[in-house]
Formats: sequence, structure tokens, C-alpha cells
Amino acid sequence: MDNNSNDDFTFCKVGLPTDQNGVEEKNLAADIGGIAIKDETSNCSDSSKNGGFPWKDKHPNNATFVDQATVGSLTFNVIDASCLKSPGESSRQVASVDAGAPAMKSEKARSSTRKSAPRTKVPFEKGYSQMDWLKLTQMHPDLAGLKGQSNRRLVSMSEVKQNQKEGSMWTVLKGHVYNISPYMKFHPGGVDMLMKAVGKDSTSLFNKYHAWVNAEFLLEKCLVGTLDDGEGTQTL
Ligand code: HEM
Repeated sequence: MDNNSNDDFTFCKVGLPTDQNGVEEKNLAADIGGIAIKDETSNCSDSSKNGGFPWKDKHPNNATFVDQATVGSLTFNVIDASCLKSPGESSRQVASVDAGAPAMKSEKARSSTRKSAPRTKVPFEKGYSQMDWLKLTQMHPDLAGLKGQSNRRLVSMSEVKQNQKEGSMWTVLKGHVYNISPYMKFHPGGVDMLMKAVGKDSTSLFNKYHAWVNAEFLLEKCLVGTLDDGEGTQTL
């Protein structure tokens, strides 16, 4: 066999990269695929460290932007949080990440899309999750309490008001009349909240808290009828 052939492998130790003095560089964690998160601290009042971008000068929480980098759809903002004013905040650098949006858009965009109503989801009791509700709607033969009556009938508002007792709690939602009594304990916003809907048109309350919820689907089996705006009661 020819010893000078390409079968001759040489193994060598691969060490950490070194600087020009041959000293191994230890601070590698901050360098990821071309992004260098600079470990520079900035003076809180020094706006010359904004990389020439005046809008990167201040973070809304009074921290100073140090660097910005982008990988694919992710934008990193590295800020010096040492100027944070709240008492519990310690001096640190923070990297905030925004997916698919320019960094400066994020804070304002998120706050402007927030609902005015407070989010107060209650933990559900065992056996009362939304999945349990879906199972119940598939198994129960008469959740609306129709007792054989058609749910394709017009229902007056005065009839809705009369149905406010255990087992028969009616509400109007987007022109449909539902018996929400069986859904009470399954409501993620709690029984007390849903009780506000009983005996009245709850469309505006519903939209205030969660216009995105598909009530037509969730309450399909609780449908009693259609609201009669003309206050008559007849079969469709
Ligand atoms: C009438 C039919 C209603 C149905 C089918 C319904 C359904 C739901 C659903 C599915 C959620 C979970 C939403 C989510 O996870 O994003 C929810 C949450 C909630 N609901 Fe309702 N809801 C109804 C009526 C109401 C009414 C009338 C009120 C207020 C008076 C209300 C107040 C709330 C609240 C405060 C939450 C918690 C919001 C959150 O933090 O996510 N709901 N509801």
C-alpha cells in the first residue's frame, strides 16, 4: 500500500479560538451565528450609544438600547436595564425578542390590541373543562330542555325574562335564544359572570369580554329558539 496516499489521516486537538496573543477566548455564549450580543454597558444619560439611531435611544421602561440584531423573523433588542427605576429591578442586560415584527412596533402594537375588559379566567372544577363540555354536548339528548319542542321557533323577550331558574336560564345572544343553565359551571369566566347574562340580551356583554368566542358552536345544543323582535311567539 502506498503510504503517501490520501488514506493517511492526521488527528489534531481542536481547541477554543484564540486571540492574537494565543489566549483562548472564553466569552463564546454571546456569539450565535453571526449575532454578537455586545457586553457593553451604557451610561443612562449618554445618547451617543444608540448606534446612530435616535429612536433606539430609550426603552419604554427607561432602559437604554445597546444593540439590535435580526435572525430570520426574530429581532433582538439588547438593552441595558441598569437604569430601570422600579425598586425591585436589579442592574442587568435584557434581550427582548419579537417574532415577525420590527422591534419598536411591538410594545405599542400589543397594548393597542388589548381589550379594555380585564381578563379574569377562573380555574375550572374537575370535570368542567371545555373538553368535558364538548363531550356532554355530544352525549346529552336535551341540553336546551326543549322536551320535544322545536328550537326553530320565535321566542319573545318576555319569555326570556321568565326563564331564570335552575335548569332553565335563558339568554339572548346575537338574535338566538339559549338555555345557558347547563353551561354555567363550564364557563371559563366563572358562574358569576355568566349569571349576568340570564334573562336578558347578553350580546354586548359577551362582545365586551370575548367577541372571538364561537358561542354558536359552543351553545349549539342549548338553542331554544330565535328572538322575536316583534314580541310575538310563533313556530317558524
Ligand atoms: C353567553 C354565552 C357565553 C359563552 C358561550 C362564553 C364562553 C366563554 C369562553 C369559551 C371563554 C374562554 C375564552 C378564552 O379562553 O379566550 C370565556 C371567558 C370569559 N367569559 Fe364568557 N361566555 C359567555 C358569556 C359571558 C358573559 C355574559 C360574560 C360577562 C358578563 C362573560 C365573561 C367572561 C370572562 C370574564 C371570561 C374570562 C376572560 C379571559 O380572561 O379569558 N362571558 N367565556
